[in-house]
Amino acid sequence: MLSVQNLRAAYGESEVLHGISLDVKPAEIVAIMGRNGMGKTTLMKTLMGIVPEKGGDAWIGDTSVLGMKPHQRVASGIAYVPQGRMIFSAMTVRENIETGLTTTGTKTVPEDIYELFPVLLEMKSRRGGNLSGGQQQQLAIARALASEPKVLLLDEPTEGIQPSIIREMARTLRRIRDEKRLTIVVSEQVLSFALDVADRVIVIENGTFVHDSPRDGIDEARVSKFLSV
Ligand SMILES: Nc1ncnc2c1ncn2[C@@H]1O[C@H](COP(=O)(O)OP(=O)(O)OP(=O)(O)O)[C@@H](O)[C@H]1O
Repeated sequence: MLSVQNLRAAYGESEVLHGISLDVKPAEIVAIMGRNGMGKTTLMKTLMGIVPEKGGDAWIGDTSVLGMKPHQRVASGIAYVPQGRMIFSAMTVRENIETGLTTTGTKTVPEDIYELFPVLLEMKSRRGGNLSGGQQQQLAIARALASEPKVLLLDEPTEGIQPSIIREMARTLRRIRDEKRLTIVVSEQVLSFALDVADRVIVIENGTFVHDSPRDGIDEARVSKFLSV
């Protein structure tokens, strides 16, 4: 469903992604793990067209998104929950979710989004800025789902979130995958969350994938070592 071939990206003269290749199947969840500054956010931003690709290609199903603007990529079926959530603080919960509807042509928030996140239904009329960190993360995911994506990218969704809420988030993401057959790529530094949520774990170091393992049978010690060095 998501196919990335030899993707490269740079900030000015400094290349940060050195030829990333990745295939993620429909309804598969992949966690991309790596320490700060290894290139996780740059990979997501490049897939969304926020950072221009310097080489390579990326496909959503049969569509190459190469050279597309971010909104065209969203229309092609890829959605993004950025690091730090980036919800609109002054807008209500409902209005925040509605900003995700622009590519679908519908005006009202689909019921199933509130079924996944009942707390957002309760808080529909509250301002986004008044929600807790965990609730804001749910809101950011709900907004991304409103564009009816085939592929969902989440950049460090556990950052600044309490452990009990992190476990619930893993359950919710797996439920979304099961119900919507969504392909999910999540960048992470927390190994326990990655092991809870993902079918496959990949480690990125200095803009290159250095380890790729199915969740079952993963060498946890080896992955931890990559994250702690
Ligand atoms: N706007 C930018 N301009 C120049 N260099 C940047 C920019 N954004 C990131 N970088 C550099 O690119 C490299 C990869 O950064 P990136 O943010 O993708 O890492 P990350 O793995 O997501 O880290 P974090 O966990 O801190 O978000 C780092 O060396 C970083 O300093």
